[in-house]
Amino acid sequence: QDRGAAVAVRQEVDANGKTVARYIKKGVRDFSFGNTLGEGSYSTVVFATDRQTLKEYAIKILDKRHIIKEKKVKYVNIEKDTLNRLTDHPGIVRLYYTFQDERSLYFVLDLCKGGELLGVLKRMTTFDEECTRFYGAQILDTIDYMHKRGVIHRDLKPENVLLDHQMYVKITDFGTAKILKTRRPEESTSSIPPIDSSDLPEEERASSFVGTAEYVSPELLTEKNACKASDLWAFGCIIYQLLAGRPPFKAGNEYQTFQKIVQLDYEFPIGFPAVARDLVERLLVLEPARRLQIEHIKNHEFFDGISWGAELWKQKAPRLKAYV
Ligand SMILES: C[C@@H](Nc1nc2c(c3cc(-c4cn[nH]c4)ccc13)C(=O)N=C/C2=C\CC1CC1)C(C)(C)C
Repeated sequence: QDRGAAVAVRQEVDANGKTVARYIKKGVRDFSFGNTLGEGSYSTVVFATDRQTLKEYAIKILDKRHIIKEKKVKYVNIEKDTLNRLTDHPGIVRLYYTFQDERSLYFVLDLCKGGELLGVLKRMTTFDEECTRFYGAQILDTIDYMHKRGVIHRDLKPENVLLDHQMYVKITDFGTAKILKTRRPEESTSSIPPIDSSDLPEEERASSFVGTAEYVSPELLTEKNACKASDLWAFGCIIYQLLAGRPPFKAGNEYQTFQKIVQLDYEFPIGFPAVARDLVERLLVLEPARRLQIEHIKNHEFFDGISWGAELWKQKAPRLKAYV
């Protein structure tokens, strides 16, 4: 029986008249399922409505046999642990409950009616600077939150950036995330700047190959190690792609794409905005420790006008316009 958090409590009177709390777990029968929203490699995400509250959710359904056969149990647990750890930020897809039946595992999550950022970008071909600035800022604010909680995403890409009903960013797909070991307690005071994992000893850095070819960082290809700066490499690729309409490193096959990455072989299309170009050039740096860190990115001229923090998640999302 899945020991996921009990989600409701009902007062009941037991045999000898004592009032007891009865913990109720949600199950498949509590939801009515609708269309498939997306297909992952080991999962299907389906629209669902809670029969009691009529609230709408996305439910990720994983076939247990398939996961065991494909040895993906580790990834399922990493995703659940990561989502349970990243619970109070608007830019992270929220996990409400988990339950299972004999065949499947179910993750009940935020419904993101805007779908995948990649789909929106394809329909627009490109984003203009204002849209790139807004979506870049929400993505960066969310990466900052993840990193401060010791989580590296490791597979950031436009497909994993979803949009909710307000067209706000919701980052998802944490199956390949890495949870860094928590720091020794005496170093947890805020006076000491957060350790960037790139200056941690080898064994404290993430160490297993993941990622999608076009967004994989050079250090993952050469040393098999991802660090927080790897997410900022992917961030640089996303900023480039929003304005250019294509990722900076793309070749005929994965191997050729990897070659372009380790050789830093990419160029900017004519007309690519100069300030954005400066930012991308400071992110797509082969040496992780020399890549811009989050505080510097926030202060970069490209993000002039962005008020970081709560305001960023209150203002209206800009109307989507293409960069012409
Ligand atoms: C990237 C992902 N695609 C999607 N994942 C999620 C969606 C989602 C929604 C639409 C959509 C909504 N309206 N129209 C399209 C299209 C694709 C979606 C959602 O609403 N809530 C949570 C999701 C995922 C959370 C889970 C990973 C923890 C893949 C392709 C892997 C299934």
